[in-house]
Amino acid sequence: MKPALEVTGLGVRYRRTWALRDCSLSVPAGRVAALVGPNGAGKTTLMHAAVGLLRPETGSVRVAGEVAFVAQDKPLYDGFTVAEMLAFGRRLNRRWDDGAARRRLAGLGIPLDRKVGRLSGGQQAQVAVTLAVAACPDLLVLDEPLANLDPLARHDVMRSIMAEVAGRELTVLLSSHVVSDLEETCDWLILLNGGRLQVSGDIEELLDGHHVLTGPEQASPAGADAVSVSRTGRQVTMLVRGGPPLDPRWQARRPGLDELVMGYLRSPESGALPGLAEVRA
Ligand SMILES: Nc1ncnc2c1ncn2[C@@H]1O[C@H](COP(=O)(O)OP(=O)(O)OP(=O)(O)O)[C@@H](O)[C@H]1O
Repeated sequence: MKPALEVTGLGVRYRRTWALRDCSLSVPAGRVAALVGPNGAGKTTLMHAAVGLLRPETGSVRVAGEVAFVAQDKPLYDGFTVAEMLAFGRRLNRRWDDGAARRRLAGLGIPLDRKVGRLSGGQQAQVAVTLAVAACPDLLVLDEPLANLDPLARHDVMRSIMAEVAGRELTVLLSSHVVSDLEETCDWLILLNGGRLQVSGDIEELLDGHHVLTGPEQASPAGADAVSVSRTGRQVTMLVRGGPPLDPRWQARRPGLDELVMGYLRSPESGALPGLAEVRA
């Protein structure tokens, strides 16, 4: 199956500063991909390149089908009612499912006659997602859709995105700083750090392919492929690629998504990047 998003050798720079360098990744169709990384890592830049908002300096980006984008600062007009925003979207988009958008808003209890500026942050995020989904995209790109939302609203927005993915063939790329928000929903991880791609792959495979080892301070697990090491008192905790060591002094367990992400962020020179040919649908 053709990937929904294919990025090859992507490099983007703003004047003299490279925001992204040599970035190659591929997201299979139907996946919900989490794009994570510290401030300034290049997440927004990658998204802008994916939706064609900027021209790369090197490499290329290919999207299979139509793409819809919700920018970080939610492109809504405060003085418009929700119904007027729908009318605006209908006029701007070739493919537009007005019925689905109205049903979605009704299901969320968002009144059509309410001015957007009078909606809560969570409702505004839901309207922005509804407008993007109504355009019937093949790839939905969301730049920090959960920013400034309380935990309940974050959960509701993620659940509503999941409902869209379950309903039809849709691929989602969404950025967030809160990894715990992504664990339930996302099945693909893309980690950027300092403009470089560090991790890209299926989340279950990545978690299966790593272990967290805990052991005594002086010991060093023979043959372990360490991603990062941290010390607390007399204990050493390591994130390693591959299976657990045979040495009985080390306790091994499967990492959580947050531990995997933190392990790589702590060690920007490490990477877990399958070759593009290995990406499976
Ligand atoms: N318009 C611009 N002009 C100059 N430099 C820019 C511009 N936009 C981004 N940059 C720089 O490019 C790098 C990547 O920025 P980008 O916004 O893509 O990061 P990000 O991962 O989305 O960050 P955040 O999590 O803070 O939103 C940063 O060093 C940033 O300062």
